[in-house]
Amino acid sequence: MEPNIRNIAVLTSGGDAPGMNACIRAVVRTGIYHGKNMFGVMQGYQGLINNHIIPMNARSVSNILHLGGTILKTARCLEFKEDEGMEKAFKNLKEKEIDGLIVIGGDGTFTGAQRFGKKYGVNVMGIPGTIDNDLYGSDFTLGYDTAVNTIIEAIDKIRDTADSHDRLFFIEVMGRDSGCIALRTAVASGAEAVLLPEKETSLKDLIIKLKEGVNTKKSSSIVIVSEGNKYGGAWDIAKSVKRKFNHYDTKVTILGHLQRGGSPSGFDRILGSRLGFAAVNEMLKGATMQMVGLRGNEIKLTSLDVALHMHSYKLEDDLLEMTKVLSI
Ligand SMILES: Nc1ncnc2c1ncn2[C@@H]1O[C@H](COP(=O)(O)OP(=O)(O)O)[C@@H](O)[C@H]1O
Ligand SMILES: O=P(O)(O)OC[C@H]1O[C@](O)(COP(=O)(O)O)[C@@H](O)[C@@H]1O
Ligand SMILES: [Mg+2]
Repeated sequence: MEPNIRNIAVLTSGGDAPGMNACIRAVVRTGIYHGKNMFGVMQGYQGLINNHIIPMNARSVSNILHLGGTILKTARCLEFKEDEGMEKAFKNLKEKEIDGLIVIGGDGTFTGAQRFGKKYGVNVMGIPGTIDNDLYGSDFTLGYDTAVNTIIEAIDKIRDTADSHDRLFFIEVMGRDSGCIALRTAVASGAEAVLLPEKETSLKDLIIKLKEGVNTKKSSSIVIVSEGNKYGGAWDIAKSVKRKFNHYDTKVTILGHLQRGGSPSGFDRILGSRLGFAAVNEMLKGATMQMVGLRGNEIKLTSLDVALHMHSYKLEDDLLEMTKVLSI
């Protein structure tokens, strides 16, 4: 039986990701199309606790499709992890008679949504929004494609100067404990090596690879280091390599938060629109505690629980193999 949902709130939480605005727009307009009252929660779970919940209409989301960041703002809210914080959040939702909550965010956001939904029986739907691509059940998370493109553009620029000076660059990219960003950007920028949190690459192997480059007359080398790499960040790796292998002038670049900003790619605008549209439609059909995701160009549902606990299988094996072969 379809639930009688009348009032739906949407929030963005955790790290912002390009495409979140396209998604907010889709959620709000799809809800309004179905005759629902729509609300935006400011600053993720912090806004639920602080009762910063605003009514939204079709015009509240005009001209945002192309904007990076999130008009609803976002936060890392520790208070929501505590029972008292959740209780406050529930009271505020209840007072406004909000019976559906759509959260756009990553693994942390989904963990919170799952606990909240279970505890208070609120209908909850998750939309995967994080540049990290660390959720199972969606081939791509919102913002990942834009971030990968932004990083490739930055590395291309570094390659120009690396090549001109015959230098070795260690470039650190984001991804917390997920190497998806590092792997894709390594393939697309022709990096000589990539260090991932999920796979062990010994320093010895890395040095052998770089030596081969010198022997075969490579003028520059680029090593992508994922921030979650077990041997440390780009600075640590650079230091250890330099100690044992001093054939290159070595430099380090930490790309940092520029990776998260910028106008969403066409892919992320479409993905955000599709996921937002689907989340509302599925919620109105009775789905709850589910994530909407893209699998093989189809929108599919995955329970929040499964989405959270299986992401380590996402690295594409062929890409891994390719980074080694195509950089000889
Ligand atoms: N165990 C938890 N219980 C309740 N809320 C949580 C939990 N883990 C994370 N959250 C909430 O989700 C927010 C976003 O999580 P975070 O890990 O920062 O980003 P992301 O959702 O992008 O992975 C946190 O700031 C917190 O409010
Ligand atoms: O902006 P902050 O709070 O320093 O967080 C940095 C982290 O956020 C991210 O950019 C995105 O991660 P989340 O989606 O989990 O928020 C990670 O890649 C990075 O480790
Ligand atoms: Mg996360």
